Amino acid sequence: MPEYDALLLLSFGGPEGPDDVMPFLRNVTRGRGIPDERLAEVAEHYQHFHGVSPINAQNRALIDALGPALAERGLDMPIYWGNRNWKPYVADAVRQMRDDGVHRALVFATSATTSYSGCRQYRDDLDQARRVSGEGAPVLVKLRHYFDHPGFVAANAAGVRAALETLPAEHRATARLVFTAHSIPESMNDASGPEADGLYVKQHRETARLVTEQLRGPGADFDLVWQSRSGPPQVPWLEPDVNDHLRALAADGVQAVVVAPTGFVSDHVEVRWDLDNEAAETAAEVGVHFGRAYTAGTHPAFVNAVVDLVEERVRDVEPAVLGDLGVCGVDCPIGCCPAPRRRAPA
Ligand SMILES: CC1=C(CCC(=O)O)c2cc3nc(cc4[nH]c(cc5[nH]c(cc1n2)c(C)c5CCC(=O)O)c(CCC(=O)O)c4C)C(CCC(=O)O)=C3C
Ligand SMILES: [Fe+2]
Repeated sequence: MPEYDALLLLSFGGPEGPDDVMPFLRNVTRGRGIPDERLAEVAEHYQHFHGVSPINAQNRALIDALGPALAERGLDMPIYWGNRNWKPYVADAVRQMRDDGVHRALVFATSATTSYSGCRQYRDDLDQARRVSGEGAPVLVKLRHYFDHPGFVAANAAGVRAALETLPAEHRATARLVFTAHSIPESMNDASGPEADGLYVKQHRETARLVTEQLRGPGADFDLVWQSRSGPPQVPWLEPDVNDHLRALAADGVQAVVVAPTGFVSDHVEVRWDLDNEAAETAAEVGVHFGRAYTAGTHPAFVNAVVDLVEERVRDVEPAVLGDLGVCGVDCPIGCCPAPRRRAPA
């Protein structure tokens, strides 16, 4: 087994103050053809948090929890942190690792499933960071996806259980379980996975099924819907949107829902704004009781899951997976989960 001398937490990044918001959004959307109106709308979401995305505090908390959890299993190693879209940038982290004499590092990315955004783009970020760091940059080995890791599933199941408790008692056993993940262009989903067969949707459905099974037994009903769509309206993205779905459920007579954003790893802006405000408001409008499940965050089962992922690579340990889809993200073929076609720069 090769030795690893550090762990890099690789994440999306988010602004840390009002002046960071627009430059951050420009970083995220460079060359993507996201309409200006959409950017202005999203900037406004961030201003509700005084321009500070909760994602950075979430990542710091995860790092703080991971240190002792790794040490407890004899896997202590320094933990670095780098983001795609905001400081601390991954390139700066990798340069620091090189300067500190790190030779081989494992990389934990805050994306449970595969897709261009959740896998290939992170791999490209790592390659680019190594390139700009130059001579002596560490070898970087990305850990697999964890949508089907028992600890990720358990942490999300705990979140749904807690959300059910917030509903009036008579609705807890029957509340509809509605799982959400980030909408992506249909073409990006179609191209996702080693077989380019829509693995993004399949993995999210699998997490939702596994969480539902833990709460209500095998075969129990659940819905999987999408949120936080961007991009020009003429490009098809995954549907239905969570808000449309809540309206449809109300029309069908559903009285209570738990919305569980199992497509995200922590309670960041897309969860706290798009669900706790927008979706909650939609539910109120149509008279449906609404509970929102917390994400995996720093739940001990999830922290331990990350340690398991590290252990899989450091020691010869069989990967822990639930369900039918198996391990994803260890031997990604070159060209797996390709970038969408870019618009020509204006
Ligand atoms: C699959 C996926 C994940 C989950 C997996 C992963 O984590 O990767 C994710 C996470 C996140 N997305 C985030 C924020 C944004 N995503 C945007 C835009 C986009 N997301 C996309 C996909 C995903 N996004 C796509 C296809 C676009 C279109 C442009 C493009 O092709 O890139 C935009 C631009 C404006 C807009 O919303 O239109 C913003 C601001 C934040 C940070 C929240 C915070 O700050 O707290 C997080 C964790
Ligand atoms: Fe996003």
